[in-house]
Amino acid sequence: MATKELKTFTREEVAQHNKDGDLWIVVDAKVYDITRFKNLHPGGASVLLDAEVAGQDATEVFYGLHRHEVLEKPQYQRLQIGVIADEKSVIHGRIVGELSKVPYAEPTWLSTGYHSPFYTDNHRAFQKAVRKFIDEVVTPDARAREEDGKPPSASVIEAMAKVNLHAMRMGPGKHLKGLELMGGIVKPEEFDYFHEMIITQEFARSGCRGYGDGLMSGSVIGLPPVLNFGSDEIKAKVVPDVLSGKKLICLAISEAFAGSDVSGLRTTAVKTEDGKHWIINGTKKWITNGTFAHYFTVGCKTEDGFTVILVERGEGVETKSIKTSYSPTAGTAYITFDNVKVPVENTLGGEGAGIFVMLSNFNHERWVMICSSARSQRLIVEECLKWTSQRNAFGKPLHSQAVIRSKLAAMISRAEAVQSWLENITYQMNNMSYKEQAKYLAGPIGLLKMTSTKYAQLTATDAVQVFGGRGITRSGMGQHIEHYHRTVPFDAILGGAEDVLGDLGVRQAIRQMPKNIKL
Ligand code: HEM
Repeated sequence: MATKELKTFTREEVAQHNKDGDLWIVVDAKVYDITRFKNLHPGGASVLLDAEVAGQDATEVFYGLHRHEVLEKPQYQRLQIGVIADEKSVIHGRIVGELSKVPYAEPTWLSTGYHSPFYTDNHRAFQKAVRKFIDEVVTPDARAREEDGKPPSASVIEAMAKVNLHAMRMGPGKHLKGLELMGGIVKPEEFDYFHEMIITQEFARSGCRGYGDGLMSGSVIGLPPVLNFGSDEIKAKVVPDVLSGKKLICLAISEAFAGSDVSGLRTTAVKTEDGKHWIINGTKKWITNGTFAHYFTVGCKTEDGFTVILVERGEGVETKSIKTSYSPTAGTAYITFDNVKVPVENTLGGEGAGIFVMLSNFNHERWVMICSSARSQRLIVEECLKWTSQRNAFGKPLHSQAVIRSKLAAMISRAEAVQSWLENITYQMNNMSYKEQAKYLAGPIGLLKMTSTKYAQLTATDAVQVFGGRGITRSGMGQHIEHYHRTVPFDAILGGAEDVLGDLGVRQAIRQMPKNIKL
């Protein structure tokens, strides 16, 4: 409201404006003239002419029906004509870059009064910078693109490249050498898995699931095989362009015919007679970022078994959008490869070594998914705590009902349990070699991913019950709940179905059972 001079009124003055042609209300010590807006009000005019609303303080009834951000929209901000004398507005929504003061809305390491053995001052400074960046640059675009279904804006991808966020999302490693990370807050050699977790969790806090995937998550899973198994020439060609956001890559493994069962895949790669090229034929399905990717890391059936090959978009490659339960902004694709000719130098990890190439990134990929799942469910806890405090039912705040508190207890406990286990595993990752991680962490990561996504779905269901009809409504108070409930199954199938991951954890434990210990 900086441009408009605000007048000061008494409550008695406001009360005079209580009729059809002259209608004011007070919300949080701010005076709104809604005379003309009344007829445009999405909730109708009659509710505004109610004797308890017209000319009155409507703060409580307003917050029982609207999110705070309604009043922050320019078209509604304009309705404010003044403030109540000697009173101050106290209510605010999310403040850009700030930590939330709602209990359990932040992990304990970011909550006032708590301590953590895992995070340093550098992690804290880094988190602050990442949150500010995401609140200012990413979230507004995320909300808009989630609605219109277009890919994330080029300006966001460029802004991320400037602070090297694309590179950091690949995790710690040699690819960070010489880069200025987040304006120099963290040195490349000091960047660890907690820094990476911070990035993933801050992105998840935007609450836009499809956009989150659209924002180059294909690269997070599609680039590591190139980074780790590509020839120097391939790396020089592909990696800088992807890390600078100029080109996009995606991982193309699953098919309509088979997903986890790699032996059932039907896309074939056959060598030309001179042995210089692969000819690839087949289809891929549910490929995140596929509709706009420039490169595809493709799992193929070859003479020697399963081989991963880098394919550049070109002749014979067609992608089309698949309508899923989340926004097309993710670029989820059905891909057809028809006689696509690719140089054999594009083979990643050698012929027949595809399984090893894929397995090599599974732990990291699943761990990223857990980071995101843990943070997304915490956002739902925050939404539910706010809603049950500001919504009255039976004359009292919703949280006065024991059944509601019981649901909150379960949601909070799940979010806290998952984050604590995740931090433990992350600490192990920071202190283990790649080989040790593969040996000790595949099982626990599988078990935690299963737990996190099971919990997430329970929390989504509970949240819908707490929000009632609003939990299934795309706009208004329950918009994040509706979105979460609709999109949460994605988390449960990415990186392996829940039961497969749980089973992996148990099989690994059984393999390590000592033979000489009995009951
Ligand atoms: C400056 C004041 C107000 C503005 C700008 C405003 C704006 C809106 C908007 C944008 C919606 C659509 C839903 C949403 O996005 O949340 C809405 C819905 C609604 N509003 Fe208001 N409103 C105002 C005041 C009030 C007041 C004082 C009442 C009191 C009864 C009220 C009652 C409703 C109702 C009943 C709905 C429908 C809610 C639903 O479908 O869940 N509004 N309002």
